[in-house]
Amino acid sequence: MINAADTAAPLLEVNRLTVDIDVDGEIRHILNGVSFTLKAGEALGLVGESGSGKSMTVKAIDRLLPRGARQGGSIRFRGRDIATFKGSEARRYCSEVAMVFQDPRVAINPVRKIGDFMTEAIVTNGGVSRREANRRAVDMLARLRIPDGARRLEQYPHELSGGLLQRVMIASTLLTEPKLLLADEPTTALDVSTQAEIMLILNDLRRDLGLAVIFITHDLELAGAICDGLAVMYAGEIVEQGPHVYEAPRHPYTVELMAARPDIERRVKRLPVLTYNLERHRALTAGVPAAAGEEQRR
Ligand SMILES: Nc1ncnc2c1ncn2[C@@H]1O[C@H](COP(=O)(O)OP(=O)(O)OP(=O)(O)O)[C@@H](O)[C@H]1O
Repeated sequence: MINAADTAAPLLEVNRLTVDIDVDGEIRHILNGVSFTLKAGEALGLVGESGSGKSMTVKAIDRLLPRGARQGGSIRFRGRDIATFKGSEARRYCSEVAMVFQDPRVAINPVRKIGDFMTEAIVTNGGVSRREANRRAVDMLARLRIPDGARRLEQYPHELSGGLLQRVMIASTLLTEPKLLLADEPTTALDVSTQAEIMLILNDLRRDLGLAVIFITHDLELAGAICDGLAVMYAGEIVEQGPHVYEAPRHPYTVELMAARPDIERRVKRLPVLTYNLERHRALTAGVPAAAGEEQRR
């Protein structure tokens, strides 16, 4: 559990979650008793090797399990079992929990304008006028450090770079004012510098908006740097979790995972990129020019 000393009620409680899937008559145990809690505004990094069950865990939270999957245990949101949500409660839950996917180009309709895509949910389900929806979209784009939002709303996805499009996706997700963001490797498809920038922006937003976030990532450094705690998954179970996992891993699997990180030379090379982005990001936030030399490093 994260911040066990803190007594605020959890926003999300995942308790002994199991998921079994029938594959050609053979039952596969995908999740074997996953438990963790998350409070409003907290960020949890869900890490572990490929196939360990990270995506399946967030799919269960998002009520998007594959057909034929059987779920056990419970997932509680604000103290209530999400399996009991029906009708308007289910719709409310859908708008309070949002997912950001790995590759924005897979999740966006290529023939629709960015503005139509971004505002659809709040116009159709939220009863917001198109004019007001466009205003909110431009505001949200600005929060994601995308200037000239009105022009962006008129563009099509192919006119935007991958990094810009992922920021548009995040902005669009946040328009429904979710309380929990599920980010399944949101920057994997992007280059390292854009990855760091997006993660920093997301991290600032979660503080500003009091958003709880589950980051699925293979990047232990980034997760360790921005999350309140890590949960390490192996073969459908969480083998270790807490606020000090990154600095002081105890489980042999976590120790192995840490040892398998990119070699030290690569990490040291990467540090200036992170520092650079942090400086640039702070400068942008404060509305002053970025540090000298930035252009050379771009
Ligand atoms: N629809 C499905 N039917 C059967 N098995 C599945 C299905 N989807 C996923 N699995 C299996 O469930 C296990 C967990 O998959 P999951 O996608 O959650 O892993 P992951 O930790 O997110 O991996 P990655 O980092 O590669 O995304 C894997 O063994 C995967 O093969």
